[in-house]
Amino acid sequence: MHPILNDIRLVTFDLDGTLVDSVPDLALAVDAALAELGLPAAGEENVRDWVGNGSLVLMERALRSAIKAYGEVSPKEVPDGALLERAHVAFLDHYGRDPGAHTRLYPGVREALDALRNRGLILALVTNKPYAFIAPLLEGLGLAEYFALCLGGDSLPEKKPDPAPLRHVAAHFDVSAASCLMVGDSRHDIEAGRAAGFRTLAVPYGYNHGEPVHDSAPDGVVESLAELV
Ligand SMILES: O=C(O)COP(=O)(O)O
Ligand SMILES: [Mg+2]
Repeated sequence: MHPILNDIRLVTFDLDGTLVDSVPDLALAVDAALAELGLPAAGEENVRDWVGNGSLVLMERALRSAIKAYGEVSPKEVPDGALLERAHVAFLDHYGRDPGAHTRLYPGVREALDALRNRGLILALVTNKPYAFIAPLLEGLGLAEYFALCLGGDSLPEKKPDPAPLRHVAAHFDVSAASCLMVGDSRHDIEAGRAAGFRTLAVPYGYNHGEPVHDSAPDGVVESLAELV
């Protein structure tokens, strides 16, 4: 086992960019929503840098970029609220049709979850993705049975980088923060973990707004979750 697991009783995982590469499906839904509004497609490469703050912020970033491509507003300008609402509803509709169609597990994920579970650790999932999409995705990938608790970006009033979802998980299982580990791909995961008093572990292959996740100073970095076990 990786030394970061010493004295750890509960491991909380991020979902997008950590366990699964979900950008192909997210990008299809973003582009379908933009098309409904008569706006140009964003494409996977852009969407990869926009994931991590939940679906509303994802669509806000997509709208900003699409409108900028038309040269109508400055990129800093927040899109009109009604337009954002329409874009978000369209995104949720398209994404919800089959959120796992092109979404794949990263290498080492299943081995790591198996080994951690066999070791008796409590496993939880904290994503900023809307809660409604978690079960269909996990079930499609055969992962649902691993997690004793899942929280989405809309499960509590606060989402990562706020530590509240992680504190909620630790309190739910009555485990001290010092015995908890947060595993994620973005600075939001590392900041939330640190603020909650968890140990933090980063994977460098996910989505972090185009920045190296090392810059967030996690307690450890692994190239693949297989290194954990
Ligand atoms: O912003 C999202 O929807 C994805 O979030 P996650 O990386 O917290 O799973
Ligand atoms: Mg992530």
